Amino acid sequence: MMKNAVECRDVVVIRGDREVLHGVDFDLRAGSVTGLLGPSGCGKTTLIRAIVGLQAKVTGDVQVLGLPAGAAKLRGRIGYVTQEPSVYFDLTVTENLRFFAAVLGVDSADVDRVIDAVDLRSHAHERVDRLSGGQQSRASLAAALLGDPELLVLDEPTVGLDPVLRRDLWELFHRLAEAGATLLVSSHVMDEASRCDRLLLMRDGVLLADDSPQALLDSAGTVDMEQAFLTLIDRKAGAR
Ligand SMILES: Nc1ncnc2c1ncn2[C@@H]1O[C@H](COP(=O)(O)OP(=O)(O)OP(=O)(O)O)[C@@H](O)[C@H]1O
Repeated sequence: MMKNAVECRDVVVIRGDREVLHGVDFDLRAGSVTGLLGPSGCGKTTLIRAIVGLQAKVTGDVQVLGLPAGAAKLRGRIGYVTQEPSVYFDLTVTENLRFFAAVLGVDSADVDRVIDAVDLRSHAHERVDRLSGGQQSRASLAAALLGDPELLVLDEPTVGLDPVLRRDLWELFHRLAEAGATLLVSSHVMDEASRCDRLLLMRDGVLLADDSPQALLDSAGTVDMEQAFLTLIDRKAGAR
């Protein structure tokens, strides 16, 4: 197995007429769950789009599973869940997943596995437009799990979910990582940070930190991730 699933070197992205990522460097270790945290607008989605190969005007180097980001051979090896539901609203959960399985060339038996993985068994035959927001985002996640992708990139997957579902989803993320997948999970909720193996803290298009949750707390001298983030910001400002 390769050591790093993703390697980013000096990644710069221009959106509109502004530079929104200013030279980002990091690796994602294969088989780990990494949190990408930072305030709204700091560039999380832009970085995610660069990794999955959807972002224009990217310079620097983004290697994914040993290939340049966006390479045709990466299709089917990456699962990407956006903040918007990516399933058809006029189909049931099962119909959606059968359709995506056929498109991906995945055995339809996998549909049952992913429905159970996201805990949608009792809604499997309901139309997506009749589901709650949290159920719709879990249906999108189920579609991304089809075929067991090696890299899963999830943009705010726990927004709008109750604490029990959030806990269950984080347990699922770790089970997937133990089975060998690499996960990058963005969030602006700092209390989700402690659930990650590793954290990337971002602000204004720059990575402030790339470390384990405990190492970040230790270096900031606090037990509260929100406070650790603020301490890091103050230190950077002081270092300027
Ligand atoms: N289509 C676009 N054209 C120009 N600028 C954009 C576009 N989309 C986003 N931006 C800008 O790029 C910057 C980074 O946005 P991005 O969506 O990556 O942030 P984010 O951290 O994912 O935010 P959120 O947590 O709110 O989703 C923001 O300043 C935003 O205004």
